[in-house]
Amino acid sequence: MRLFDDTRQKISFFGQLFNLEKTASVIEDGNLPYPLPDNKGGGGGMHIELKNVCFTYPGAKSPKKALSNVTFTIQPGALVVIVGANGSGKTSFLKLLTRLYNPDSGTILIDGEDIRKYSMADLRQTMATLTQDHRLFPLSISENIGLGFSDKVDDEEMIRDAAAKGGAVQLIEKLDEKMKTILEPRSLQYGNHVSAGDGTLLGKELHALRKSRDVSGGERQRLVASRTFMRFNSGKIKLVAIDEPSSALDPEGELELFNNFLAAKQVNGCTMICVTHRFGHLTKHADQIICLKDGEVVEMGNHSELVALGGEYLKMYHIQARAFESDS
Ligand SMILES: Nc1ncnc2c1ncn2[C@@H]1O[C@H](COP(=O)(O)OP(=O)(O)OP(=O)(O)O)[C@@H](O)[C@H]1O
Repeated sequence: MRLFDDTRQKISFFGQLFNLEKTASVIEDGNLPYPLPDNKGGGGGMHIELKNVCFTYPGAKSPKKALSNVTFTIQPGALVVIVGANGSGKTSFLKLLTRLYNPDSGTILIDGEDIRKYSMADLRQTMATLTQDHRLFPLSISENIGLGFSDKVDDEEMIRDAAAKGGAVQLIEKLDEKMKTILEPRSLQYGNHVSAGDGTLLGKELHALRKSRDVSGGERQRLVASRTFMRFNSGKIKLVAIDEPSSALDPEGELELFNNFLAAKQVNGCTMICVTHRFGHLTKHADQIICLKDGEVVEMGNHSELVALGGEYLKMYHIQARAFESDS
């Protein structure tokens, strides 16, 4: 038995798996198309409004809310940086926005409509996300990047451009088979999906996997970032959401990555939300900084406004700016 007859089938299989990771089964889908035909309030970017949003994880051991009465508005095309200590609710906000969960109470409006009304597939097609989940598949490097926009998985030039923006060119050049290098499945979360039912690896898959390669944590981040850049080619992206993507990158690599995202945002006009602990270089560009503490918004404004407040943000800014300097 062959699991995959051709590359196209393989891409389709892993493409579905790639999208599956974003799907939580308990979330009810909506049927409103997104973007709305009149794109009201949207422009090139997504308009996001949270009104008194409260959220606790299903089955959470602590009664403490992950988000508590969170209210703010993000304008289309804005660059927003979310800051806050560990456990303050930054990632939880992104999980609600990508519809992995529903709020317990309160409302999230996207371009003026309740997020729950929209078709999830439509909504997610307009989002490019880069999270701490650096998932790769036992495919070639080229295919792993191409999955970001699977219609163009054969477009070498587009993939090379995405790899450049994700900072992956050097690591690819190091490999004998460059873009065609098959990634090592044993260390990949979905490696078992290329096994046949009897547990053996067959035919072409086996041959390819014998020649496969693993990559380091930082290299993995660069490849996943390249896949996110590939998504921009769909022309549908209205929101890019980045959640602490650069923990294994050196400061130079991190700065380059953010600059490339900023450049893509500028061309595309999308809204950009960044969650990061190392935000010194980002906040000067930010239209809005949202400072969370224990699930609540404690401060909001641009960098100079929050510095002038002399509160929570300023305290964190000094701490992490020092850490960032000592890294470099
Ligand atoms: N899957 C989960 N189940 C139960 N509780 C969770 C889960 N994920 C997060 N929490 C809790 O929700 C709260 C907010 O967590 P969240 O991950 O949003 O914080 P964060 O600001 O992103 O933190 P970090 O900076 O450490 O990534 C924390 O109290 C956390 O312990």
